[in-house]
Amino acid sequence: MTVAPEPISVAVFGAAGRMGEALLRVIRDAPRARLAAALVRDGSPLAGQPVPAHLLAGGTGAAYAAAPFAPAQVLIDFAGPQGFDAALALALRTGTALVSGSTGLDARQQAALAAAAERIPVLWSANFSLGVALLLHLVRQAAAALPDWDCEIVEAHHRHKRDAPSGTALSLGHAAAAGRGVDLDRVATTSAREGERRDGAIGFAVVRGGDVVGEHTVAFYGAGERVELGHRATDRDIFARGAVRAALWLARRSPGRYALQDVLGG
Ligand SMILES: NC(=O)C1=CN([C@@H]2O[C@H](COP(=O)(O)OP(=O)(O)OC[C@H]3O[C@@H](n4cnc5c(N)ncnc54)[C@H](OP(=O)(O)O)[C@@H]3O)[C@@H](O)[C@H]2O)C=CC1
Ligand SMILES: O=C(O)C1=N[C@H](C(=O)O)C[C@H](O)C1
Repeated sequence: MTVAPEPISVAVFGAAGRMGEALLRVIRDAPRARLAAALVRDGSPLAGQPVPAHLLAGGTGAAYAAAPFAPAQVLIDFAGPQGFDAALALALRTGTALVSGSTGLDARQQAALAAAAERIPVLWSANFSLGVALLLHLVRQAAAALPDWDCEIVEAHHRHKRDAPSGTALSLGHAAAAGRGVDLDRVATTSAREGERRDGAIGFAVVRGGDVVGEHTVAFYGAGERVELGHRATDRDIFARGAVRAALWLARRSPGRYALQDVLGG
């Protein structure tokens, strides 16, 4: 007789947000995962309120909670840059593996994430969809194959998004720069540029409106022709599914810094 393994306990940080809700839905439907805590900010009026029953597996109940939280094997953070410091501190204090999809992190926060990897398993990605994981490879290849073509990255998101350009657009920019063997910080430019386009520049343009889930286009402009590579997300659950898959994988790892590619390839 084979015994099914115990589900992995997962806590969600930023549980009442757009992504938080998608994560609870995905955890509800994942046989290998069990919700350990639905965490909201300290002082949130939601703390202590029941999580809506439709976001929970049948027969289970849970209330939103502020940290400290019941032990979990992995913490998933989608609280954005405003909540990221608290999520990281909580993971470190409790020795919990951390998956983070928070974008718009500043240099200090990125350095803190890197340092945390010496003590806990850490996996951050600007985009947890399978499609964008593939797009990153394609963009790197195209940028290498078309070194003299003008590369422009255009992203569109819903009107509530705070950071710009999106984390995904920046990751795509890094992929294009890596394909050309250059440092993105030296060649990045925005649509607000003045004067003629610089040779070798990688441009970013941003659109915000309505309820767009997430769209990214990377265009390479040559003389008389253009190559466009892109991705359109129409459902936030794709990000949540990728993050939960990464969490189940990360829960069993040693301390260190991991990437979504490690999960998909391993
Ligand atoms: N990597 C990926 O695949 C994806 C990444 N994202 C990123 O995820 C982040 C969140 O996006 P989204 O869900 O749309 O944003 P929301 O604003 O809907 O959700 C963020 C949630 O985090 C909570 N929060 C903020 N600060 C804290 C804190 N200190 N402690 C606990 N909770 C806190 C907010 O609570 P309150 O309302 O009380 O402030 C809110 O409920 C963004 O950075 C976004 O770019 C989004 C989609 C996919
Ligand atoms: O804020 C969002 O919604 C999204 N943010 C991520 C980003 O900044 O790239 C990923 C996705 O595009 C949705």
